[in-house]
Amino acid sequence: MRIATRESPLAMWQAEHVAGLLAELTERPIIVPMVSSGDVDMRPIDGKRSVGVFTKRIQQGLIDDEGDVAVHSMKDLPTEPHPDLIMVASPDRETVADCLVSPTGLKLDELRQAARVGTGSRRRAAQLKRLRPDLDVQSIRGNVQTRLQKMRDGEFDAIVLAAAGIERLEMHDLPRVELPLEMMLPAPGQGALAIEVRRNDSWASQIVSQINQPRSHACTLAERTMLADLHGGCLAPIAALATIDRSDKLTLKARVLSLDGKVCLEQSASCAIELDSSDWFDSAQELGKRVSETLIEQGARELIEAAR
Ligand SMILES: NCc1[nH]cc(CCC(=O)O)c1CC(=O)O
Repeated sequence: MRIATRESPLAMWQAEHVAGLLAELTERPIIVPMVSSGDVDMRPIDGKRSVGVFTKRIQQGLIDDEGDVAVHSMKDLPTEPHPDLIMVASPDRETVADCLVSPTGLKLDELRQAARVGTGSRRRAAQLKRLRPDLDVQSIRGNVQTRLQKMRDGEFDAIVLAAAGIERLEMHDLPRVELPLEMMLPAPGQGALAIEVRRNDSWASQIVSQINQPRSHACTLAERTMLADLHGGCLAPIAALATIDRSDKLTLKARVLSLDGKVCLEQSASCAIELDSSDWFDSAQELGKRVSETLIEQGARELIEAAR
């Protein structure tokens, strides 16, 4: 079984992690690294050009039969499914939070007045501005290593990175503080993986679906259904996090912001979820829909449109 992945260190870690999970189920999975446009294009993100920058090349690799399994970071995968591929698994989810990374590990309120903070994400930029309107938030691109180098070179006082990436890359010494979820709600799918196979490949589908974790899948499905209903894509300032508590209650919390962070719509809703019956899929989707509908009533579409 050939696992197609980007060749950045984070993507390679993720592919190796999935290879480890699959090794119990199939003979010797092998990893096929590919270069994606998201790794080489350093222009700031914008509308259409940026949709699927990290995932398209890998998906094409499956279509062209260069690999059988595509491993993506869930948050990089567009909500619009590829017609010839199917997402069959979302294994265990890592830490969902974002981290503020700076040379001395400062907290957000310790950054100097008008400090320059790098992030490519409008969701992060808007939430930073909401809390610290004085900050000079600037676009930064490239993989985790490239971004860190730019900060070390003095281009930025701090950058924001997903804790999941830092942990996977085992950068334990990196000076950082976790941003509380209340301050910085993550991107839909953050910290989770999405695994696709060719729609007509029942061999791969049968094997890979065994590493699915309904808990991770249900939470990310609720988040992504909400995102898809808002037509937000991966670029709009939209944040969401779903969790399942011990009494099997699924709760989805979501935010839509203006780019400057001055407007912040927030909604949350819950439903019961039965992970060992097949109903969880519908329950998670319905919850996502419900939250998106209330956000739309509050004016989310207009906010998203204005952020384009
Ligand atoms: N957009 C790039 C990307 N895609 C997934 C991760 C980290 C892992 C994750 O969030 O699941 C990152 C880097 C980051 O946001 O810091």
